[in-house]
Amino acid sequence: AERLPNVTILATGGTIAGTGASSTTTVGYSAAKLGVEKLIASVPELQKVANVRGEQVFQIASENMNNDYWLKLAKRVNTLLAQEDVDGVVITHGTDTIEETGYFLDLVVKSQKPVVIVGAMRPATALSADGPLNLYNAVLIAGSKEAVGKGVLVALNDQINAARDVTKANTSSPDAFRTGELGYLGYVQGGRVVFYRSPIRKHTLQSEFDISKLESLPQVDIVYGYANMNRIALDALVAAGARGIVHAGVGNGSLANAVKPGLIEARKKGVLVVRSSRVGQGIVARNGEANDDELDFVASDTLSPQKARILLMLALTRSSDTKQIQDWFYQY
Ligand SMILES: NC(=O)C[C@H](N)C(=O)O
Repeated sequence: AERLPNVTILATGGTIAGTGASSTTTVGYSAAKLGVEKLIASVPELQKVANVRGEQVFQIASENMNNDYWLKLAKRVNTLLAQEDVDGVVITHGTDTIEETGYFLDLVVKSQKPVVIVGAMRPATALSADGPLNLYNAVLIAGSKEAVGKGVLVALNDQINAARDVTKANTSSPDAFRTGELGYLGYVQGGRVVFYRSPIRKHTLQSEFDISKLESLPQVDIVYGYANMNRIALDALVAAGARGIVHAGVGNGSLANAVKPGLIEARKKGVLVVRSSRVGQGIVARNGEANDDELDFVASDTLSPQKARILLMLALTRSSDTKQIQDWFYQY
């Protein structure tokens, strides 16, 4: 018989580890309460499909995710995946920022082995809690040959998504995650892990970003576009020392006349400016709504503002050249 895969579950908190006052509490519960051993014990079926080990890396609601937690988590994932006795890693995580942690890891994990991030929309104490089956499916994916080399995966509700492209698209439904027009990579159904496509943007082993020697990441912030927008927040962020600004513009990354001079001034001070869009689908075109060549700005391609922020932080650890950084936005 084939041996069971060795899967390490790294727990970080979130609603999957949340508890509520009663079985009908699906809002107003407390996230990040149950430890990793409790999560594993709640799904005895795991023992039949993998040799699972658990580690509590930290215990937070994922709205509190930050760069320091990311560096700690990524280093731990890389250490584990370098071990011969680890076949894959599952990370339990809050859903609010699961897509950001996923993309960060997609850019800095140095292994082909599966990394699957999983969460839940309902706390562990709720009727029809989605965490246990989501965790079971995540362990199946992490132990599968099919998931090798696919980059970091975000898996909930039987759907498998590429970390680069997925976004939370519903505040509370268990069917909360969407990759939009680019589509899911696959499904888990009845214990079968099935893929239909593979991400082709650079990730994990092909990535040139390396956090192994980093203790911090450069400050990059986001300004959000809307009618009647002003430059107050932008100026405050630049004054506070931002090295990069992601502009989450309306439409195809358009810049309001009230804001554009602020971005130009920021760039002249050395701040890297990335034009992204609040729309959520489609490419932000270079030299479209703004002349990026002239302004020395970068266009975000299809990355959402929160994902563009991550790539820009990592890019700034290696370069401050706009052309190089634009190239990376086309490659990752
Ligand atoms: N469903 C969840 O996990 C939401 C929670 N606020 C978190 O991200 O930790």
